[in-house]
Amino acid sequence: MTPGARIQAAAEILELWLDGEAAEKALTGWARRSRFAGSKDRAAIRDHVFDAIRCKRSYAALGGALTGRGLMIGMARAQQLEIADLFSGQGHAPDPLSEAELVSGDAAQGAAALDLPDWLEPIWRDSLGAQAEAAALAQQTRAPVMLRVNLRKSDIAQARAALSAEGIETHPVEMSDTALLVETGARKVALSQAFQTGLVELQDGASQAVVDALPLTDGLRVLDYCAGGGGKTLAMAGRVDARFSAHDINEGRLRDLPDRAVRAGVEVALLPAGDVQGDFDLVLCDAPCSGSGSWRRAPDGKWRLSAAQLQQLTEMQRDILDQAAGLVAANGVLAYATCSLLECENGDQVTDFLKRHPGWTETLRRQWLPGAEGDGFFLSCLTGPGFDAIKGSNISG
Ligand SMILES: C[S@@+](CC[C@H](N)C(=O)[O-])C[C@H]1O[C@@H](n2cnc3c(N)ncnc32)[C@H](O)[C@@H]1O
Repeated sequence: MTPGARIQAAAEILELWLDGEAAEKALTGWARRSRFAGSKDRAAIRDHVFDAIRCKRSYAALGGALTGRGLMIGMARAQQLEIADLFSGQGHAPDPLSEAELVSGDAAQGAAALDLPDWLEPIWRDSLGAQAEAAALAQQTRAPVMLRVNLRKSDIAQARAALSAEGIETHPVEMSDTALLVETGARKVALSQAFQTGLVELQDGASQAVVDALPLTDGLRVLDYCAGGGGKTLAMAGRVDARFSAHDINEGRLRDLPDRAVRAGVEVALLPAGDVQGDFDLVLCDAPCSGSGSWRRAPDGKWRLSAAQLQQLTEMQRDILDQAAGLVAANGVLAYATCSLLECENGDQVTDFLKRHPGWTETLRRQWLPGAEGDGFFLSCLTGPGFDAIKGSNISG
């Protein structure tokens, strides 16, 4: 496909997305109908589509219309592409710009320039203060591809060498001592031997940093209460010899965890949904949230989130914290994490929890903003009234 034909395909997929179809579904449907497209075409079209979703408002303003075509014109202007070459009308390329389109389009202002929904902008600003604009602008960019080195099977140097032998170049980052940023060969990772044999997993740098900050030691009974695909369970198990249990209200989300655990060389017990009992030394609640810290990876979420859904999420988070608190041993730790940047899902949840649970204390709080090495994340560690004061230590901001 020519670069122009890829733009035309992306514009058509974006029309479906604007009509309410999920981006992944629209992309898959297009690929099925377009067997002529090669893997490089599909990858380029995917990049155009996701760039446009991340920057929906600013591209629509620059392109002069909130349509698939308008978004592609906006993208071409924002990325300073050769519009006349791309919109040539030749072959399968889009038609040349009309007189009206040639003079349409302005730089976005206000919330549109930050690619935030209007209703969210004040909440975003209140939550992030001086960092609000930088955090929003970071969500307009593509996320880095990051790997976690499985310390049970490898170390950074070995893993880098194994990946490099398969054409995947990486470099270590500061955010976590298990994290590698993929420089080249990202599309080869999933089929590489290094991945298939469990030397590395795909995992964002901030997710790894959250696990690094947990009070993990050998022998602990650890419960990943909202385990999902088990990314954090496996990251914890890569660090220490503890007894790991994973739970999720949606058991289907745990489906891949047994195979992933085998590949990683670790043991994880799966607990039945909604029926967890026992005392755990560490209960991690990586709670369902707006995902606002990782919207550059899943930008659909930014536009689909509503104020009512945000309210529902905060109620869910409160209930999860209350349920999980009952599973923490007297000397144990409740770790609350979200990939959100919004205070109502983070600090406010902790404040409200401490009000509802007298005797509990916050022993650690960290906030990561989206950046070159990882997504936005929040972590708070809480201990109950029976906690041995010697164990609780620093609160870092
Ligand atoms: C942010 S995801 C977890 C991601 C996972 N920890 C990882 O690193 O891959 C949140 C998970 O919480 C689960 N969940 C939602 N409500 C829950 C509840 N009341 N109890 C336990 N899990 C819940 C969801 O099904 C979802 O899988």
